[in-house]
Amino acid sequence: MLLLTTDILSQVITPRPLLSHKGNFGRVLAIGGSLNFGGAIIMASQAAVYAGAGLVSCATNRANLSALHARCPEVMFLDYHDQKQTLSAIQQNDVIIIGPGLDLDDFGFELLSLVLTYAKEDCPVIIDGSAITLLSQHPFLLKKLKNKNVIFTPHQMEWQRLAQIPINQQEQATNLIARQKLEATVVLKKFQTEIYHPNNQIHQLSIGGPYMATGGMGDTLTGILAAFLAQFHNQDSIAVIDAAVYFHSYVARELSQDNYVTLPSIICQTIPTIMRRFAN
Ligand SMILES: NC(=O)C1=CN([C@@H]2O[C@H](COP(=O)(O)OP(=O)(O)OC[C@H]3O[C@@H](n4cnc5c(N)ncnc54)[C@H](O)[C@@H]3O)[C@@H](O)[C@H]2O)[C@@H](O)CC1
Ligand SMILES: Nc1ncnc2c1ncn2[C@@H]1O[C@H](COP(=O)(O)OP(=O)(O)O)[C@@H](O)[C@H]1O
Ligand SMILES: [Mg+2]
Repeated sequence: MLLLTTDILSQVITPRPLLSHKGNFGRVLAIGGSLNFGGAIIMASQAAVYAGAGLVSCATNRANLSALHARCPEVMFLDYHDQKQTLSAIQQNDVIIIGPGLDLDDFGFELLSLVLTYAKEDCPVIIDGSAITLLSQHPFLLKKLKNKNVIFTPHQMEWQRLAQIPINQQEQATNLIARQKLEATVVLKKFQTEIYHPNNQIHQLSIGGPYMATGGMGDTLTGILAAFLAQFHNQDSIAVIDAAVYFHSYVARELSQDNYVTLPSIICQTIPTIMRRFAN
């Protein structure tokens, strides 16, 4: 097991070439945000913009449109009930997030199946939140993961549902077996988050703390993870995933010096400044 340090941030967050344009920094599609949970996909989308993705689209309930653009006009909207638009977005983007605030009904199931069927083989698909819960309720969908590039980002209760391992039995050896069966990367979010990579390496955070225990914190991680995978696409994906997960807790820890809780929205605003610090 490897304990990550800030070295991974200096390694991955590199200065940008002068000759570049937004297309060089990747396109992220975030799918989710039912009527009650619009904030989740807005936080994920905004974090993807602030963490450096070239273009970010948000496929969500149209009820979220004005809130999304009031919050973050950089994000492009598409109506996730428009299957034609959503399908073409799934095929055209470089990294997909599905799950933050996704509907836990037949419609959410349909969207998840669409992503698992049509996402390109080399397109990282970050499966989070309600998409993990949906997969646990429809395990036959797991066979669609074959030959896909999937990264699960469960908290311990979502992992219990997906891997069928009770929270108090989520030891590294059992988690490793479950990851192998899923043939995916697993970011198990908790105190001292663990990252289970496809080569069966386990990397762990020694940073992060209870000041992060606010709704939206995991949604925000998906946006950072997607943006890092989209823009640092020429780097080893293990290092890029490690850097994104470490960076998310690193920003929170910085803010925790003066804040009792480090809110996802404030973390998001702070992302560009901290990235600059490491890009020398
Ligand atoms: N502002 C928003 O729109 C928010 C939307 N969210 C979305 O809400 C949906 C449900 O996600 P939730 O995680 O809230 O609900 P879940 O039902 O998936 O899991 C949370 C439940 O699990 C229990 N639990 C026990 N041990 C836990 C552990 N170690 N870590 C986490 N939970 C533990 C909690 O007490 C809680 O009852 C997801 O799609 C998520 O993205 C949440 O991210 C919260 C904020
Ligand atoms: N006590 C803690 N110590 C360290 N990290 C924590 C702690 N509590 C929560 N977190 C972090 O906060 C995030 C919570 O994710 P999640 O539960 O999915 O949030 P969301 O409400 O956005 O779904 C994870 O990254 C987790 O590691
Ligand atoms: Mg979550």
